[in-house]
Amino acid sequence: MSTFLQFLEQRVTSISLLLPLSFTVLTLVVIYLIFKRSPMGSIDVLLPPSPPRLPVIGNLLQLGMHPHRSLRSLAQTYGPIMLLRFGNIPVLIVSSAEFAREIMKSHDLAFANRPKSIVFEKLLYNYKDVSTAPYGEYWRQVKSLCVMNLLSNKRVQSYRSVREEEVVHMIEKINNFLSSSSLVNLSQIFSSVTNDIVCRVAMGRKYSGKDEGRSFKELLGEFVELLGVVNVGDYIPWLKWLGRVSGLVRRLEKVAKEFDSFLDGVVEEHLGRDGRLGYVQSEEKEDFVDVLLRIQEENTAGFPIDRTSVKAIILDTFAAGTHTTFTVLEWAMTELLRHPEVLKKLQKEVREIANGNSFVTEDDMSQMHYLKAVIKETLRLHPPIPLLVPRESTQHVQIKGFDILPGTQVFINVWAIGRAHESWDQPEVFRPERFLNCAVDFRGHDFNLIPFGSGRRSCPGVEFAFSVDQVVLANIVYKFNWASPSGSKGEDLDTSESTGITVHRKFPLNAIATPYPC
Ligand code: HEM
Repeated sequence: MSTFLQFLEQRVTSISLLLPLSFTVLTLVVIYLIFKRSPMGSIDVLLPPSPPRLPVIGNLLQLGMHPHRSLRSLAQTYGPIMLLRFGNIPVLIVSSAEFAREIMKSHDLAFANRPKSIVFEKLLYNYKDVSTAPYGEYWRQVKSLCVMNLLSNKRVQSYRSVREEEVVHMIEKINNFLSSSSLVNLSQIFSSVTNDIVCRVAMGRKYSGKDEGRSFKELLGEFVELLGVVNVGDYIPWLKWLGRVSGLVRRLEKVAKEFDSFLDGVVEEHLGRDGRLGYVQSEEKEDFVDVLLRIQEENTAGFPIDRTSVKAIILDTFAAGTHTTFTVLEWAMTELLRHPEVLKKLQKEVREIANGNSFVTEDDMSQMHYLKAVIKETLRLHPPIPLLVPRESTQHVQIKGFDILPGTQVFINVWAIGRAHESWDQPEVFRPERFLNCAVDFRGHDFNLIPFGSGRRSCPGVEFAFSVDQVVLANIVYKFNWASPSGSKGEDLDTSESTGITVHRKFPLNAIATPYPC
């Protein structure tokens, strides 16, 4: 009996020891679960829905080769606001006009920063350009310099003769091709004309030859390709070393150095022998480098602008301005070849208005409503930067009940927004008519169509790009009739997309041209 009592006593003692232990473990588990769900440590935090993710890399593998497409598919399951993880970084994916407005209008200030990346750091003078500069005083000053002095409507107008001269040159080039073959590589034509216009406007002359080592075009090509590289080390800090081992950092440093010495040469060319502006010309004739050097010399920027800032701003016009503008032309002609009835209607408008002149002038274009509709429709279906340039939150923000924590990267899927059934009738169909007698515009106020972004960080180059795209497209359809390469029907034309931050055609666009007598 006593043995039994002793046994019972022992059990009770061990149970009485176990109970508080179990309770403590249970409490810790509950606290862990709560904290796991809420990185802020508060039970009130409600994060947007998230797809399942892998340890360490998170959702990175779900991006695939064409992230705008994969992310739209994910959004169809998880909704228009999703929280993903790229490695350690929380990433918000926005896929509706309604949530885009929340980010870029209602809470624009909280999302006005840009994330850091080794690619931007190395290629863009340690974030001294406009597009990647962190939100703050320096960014405010260089952005306003761009908006007021380089890309204002007045300044864009002042480059009209450059655009028109280069368009005439483009037509001559096509006519020269046609003497040996009727097949024209339109991708090459568009890339050259936009590049030449940007070079003349930004640096005063074209850099198409091999006079400065390897050609500027080759250098620019590698630069743009590197801008689109996703570096795993930006998302998983302990894998930063991969950037060095893979040779990426070495390549970035090499291209940055080459571009830097090229831009130094450009600046020197603009300076006189005593280091001051060598020649005075009227403000209307100034290129971007002239403007920046004049502002630097007169000290009128309101902040000291050094040579690195001048070079970084010039570099931005190439990083942000050339491929984007050229991409619109490539996709517009792709869609026109796929839809010959739209091409015919556009030609009818352009030919009636230009009325036998040797080329379409910018004065003619004010009446070309169908031309504008074609460009809008192209920007809706093929926004050149489908996920916009990433932003980063600096504050804790609540959006329609969801908590977005500081340090969250944000991608706005404008490609998905442009194809949303909620906003567009038959969204997958290329139909410029939808924009006739319709006030929807792409300048950042209609969130159904935001290929240039919106808010503080929106694109300052809209008018510049639109003026180039309009005059090039109007003239190319005015001066020539176009057909898909022999044997292929328009609708069969390949539309594969490239990879990278700017999405252009994967393969060059070739088409058959016949001169139109005008
Ligand atoms: C069709 C042509 C173009 C498209 C589709 C385009 C698109 C964009 C987009 C989506 C952004 C980011 C917007 C945001 O974060 O909300 C941007 C920013 C920017 N773009 Fe453009 N762009 C084009 C042409 C140009 C041109 C021609 C220039 C200059 C010559 C330019 C200069 C810039 C700059 C400097 C920024 C950075 C603004 C900032 O961060 O504050 N872009 N662009």
